Amino acid sequence: MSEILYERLGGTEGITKIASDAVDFHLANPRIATRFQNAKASVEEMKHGAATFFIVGTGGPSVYKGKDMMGTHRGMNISNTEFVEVLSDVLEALDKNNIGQREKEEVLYVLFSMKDEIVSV
Ligand code: HEM
Repeated sequence: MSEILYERLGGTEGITKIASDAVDFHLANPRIATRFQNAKASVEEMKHGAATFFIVGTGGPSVYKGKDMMGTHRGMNISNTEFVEVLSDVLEALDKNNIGQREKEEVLYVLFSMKDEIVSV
């Protein structure tokens, strides 16, 4: 099996599906839904931003054209609780797409490592 996480998540097609599901879970999650309902970007734009960011972050082609994480989330006053909710939704999206345990752990580790660029920035 490939060592590259991007490939183990199903490449661009698989990751696009996972990112789309994760955004859908955010929109259905009462603890964070309003954040995404009130966003400047449309749902489609957020799904595209999430997918392309995920593709680059897991070792795929450099397709992400958005802002860096601190620039994106600065001034939003995001709490620790909201951060955990986003990670939980991603985990649910990984489960929905039948991603294995090892890959889930790797994704969560990468996301968790970005906490200081997102919470209270
Ligand atoms: C590790 C965790 C997170 C990652 C990797 C992440 C990643 C991203 C990315 C890639 C974008 C799109 C930026 C662009 O296309 O320019 C984005 C936008 C956004 N994120 Fe996050 N995010 C995380 C956590 C959170 C949390 C905890 C919240 C709040 C509950 C949040 C709220 C938002 C909102 C509201 C937008 C849309 C901004 C707008 O267009 O108005 N994010 N995020």
